[in-house]
Amino acid sequence: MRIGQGFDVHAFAPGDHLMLGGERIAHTHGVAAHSDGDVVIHALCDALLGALALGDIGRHFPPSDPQWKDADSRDFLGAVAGMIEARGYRVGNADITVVCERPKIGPHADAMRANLALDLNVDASRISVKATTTERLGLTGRGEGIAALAVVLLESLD
Ligand SMILES: Nc1ccn([C@@H]2O[C@H](COP(=O)(O)O)[C@@H](O)[C@H]2O)c(=O)n1
Ligand SMILES: C[C@@]1(CO)OP(=O)(O)OP(=O)(O)OC[C@H]1O
Repeated sequence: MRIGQGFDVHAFAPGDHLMLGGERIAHTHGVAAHSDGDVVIHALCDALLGALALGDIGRHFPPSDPQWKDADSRDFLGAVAGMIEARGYRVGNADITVVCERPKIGPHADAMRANLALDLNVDASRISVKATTTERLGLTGRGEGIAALAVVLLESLD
């Protein structure tokens, strides 16, 4: 078994929606990002890559590379899923926490779980998406941006 953790933050920017866990969620702002700015998937990819000691998302999909401009973050997750399988592992479980005052994540959590499970080729029961505010404190509390944390366990296929 191997464990990994990931964390990502994106600043809010002018826009009308967020991509979170592959879901398009209408919002008062978008985020500043090179890709679609999906903090849920970015934190999850970093946790998965960390579990395999393969570096981080920026190493595999550099923000300096125009190929990833406005990229669908689910493409990153699919590529990482391939790395996991190629090394003889599968996702045992993943637990993700989204940190923001708004939007409310609860109504979208199951749809995100379904997207992530599909991309990782596991049952949705292995994927958890939950959320917290920071009680109006700090960068997320002031509504300056959105953050996500992920912890994963990989199981050997042997
Ligand atoms: N963006 C968010 C933040 C929170 N939730 C849900 O509300 C519960 C209470 O949040 P606190 O930060 O006040 O503890 C939390 O446990 C989540 O269920 C949410 O859906 N979206
Ligand atoms: C996702 C990538 C893709 O270039 O860029 P961003 O969308 O800016 O996201 P971030 O988490 O800041 O950096 C990781 C990059 O790999």
